[in-house]
Amino acid sequence: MQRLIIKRLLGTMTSLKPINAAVPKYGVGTQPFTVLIEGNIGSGKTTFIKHFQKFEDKICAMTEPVEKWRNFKGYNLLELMYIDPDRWAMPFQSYVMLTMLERHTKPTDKPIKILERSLYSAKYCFVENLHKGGLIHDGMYEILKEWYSYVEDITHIQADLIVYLRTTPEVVYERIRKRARSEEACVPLEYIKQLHELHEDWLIRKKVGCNIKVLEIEADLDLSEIDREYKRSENVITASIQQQRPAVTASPSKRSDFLG
Ligand SMILES: Nc1ncnc2c1ncn2[C@@H]1O[C@H](COP(=O)(O)OP(=O)(O)OP(=O)(O)O)[C@@H](O)[C@H]1O
Ligand SMILES: Nc1nc(=O)c2ncn([C@H]3C[C@H](O)[C@@H](CO)O3)c2[nH]1
Repeated sequence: MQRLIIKRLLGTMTSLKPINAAVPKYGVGTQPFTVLIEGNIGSGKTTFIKHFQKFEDKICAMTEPVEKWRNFKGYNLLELMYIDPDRWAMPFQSYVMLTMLERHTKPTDKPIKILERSLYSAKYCFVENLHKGGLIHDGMYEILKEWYSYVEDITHIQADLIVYLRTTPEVVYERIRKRARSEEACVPLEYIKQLHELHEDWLIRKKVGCNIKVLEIEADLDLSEIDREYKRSENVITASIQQQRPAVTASPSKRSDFLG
């Protein structure tokens, strides 16, 4: 009897996968060419994405889930984060992570997905800024970082191009004030400047983050003049799909290899 039990045990052990067998990440193969629209608060991301709604047959465009953050089971987490960050910044960031992950992994049958912001901007810009400002305790920061690395280990995050709506803090600060979103009434210019530098570290100076192609859009341009920048990004996005060639990501005035 004992021999039989040992034999069965050995049998099961040989059928176990070796521990380090590469386990496929959740969501691999389910996502199309994905564009992340990034930029400071008020840089015009939502406005930019609305411009692509005319391609809704080909593009699955998802704006930021701000309304989910403003009403989570009756709690305005966005407002709580701004008025009492010591207590609410960490839970707010964990809910942002959940809502962003939902968007990153949402299936679509369309060949292009456009997301407003991402897990990356939450991680490299907002969480960093709150921690630097002492509004997220070191212990909370370490927990969030642990979550980010685990989520990235087990989940496939498709990101083929980042469109960076590059602005200057003073310009977006005026737009925020004019838009007058109640939760942002207390946001100082200094906070916008800090977020700007963190976006620049990530997307321009490449000090942190993943090597995703970045298309820089001159987003200080007013609505009356920005159409040419929207058109250029449209061409880059569709070209990247059709020819699978690397996106040409600098505006003509800034390209060293400008072909004329
Ligand atoms: N190019 C532009 N010139 C002037 N105003 C703009 C421009 N783009 C957007 N706006 C205005 O600025 C405000 C912010 O725009 P929008 O909501 O698109 O920014 P956002 O980046 O999505 O902001 P958030 O980060 O808060 O989601 C809105 O009132 C919008 O009408
Ligand atoms: N703290 C914090 N963490 C995030 O990950 C994050 N993502 C967006 N936001 C804020 C910016 C605008 O007020 C509003 C809409 O973008 O939400 C965030 N705030």
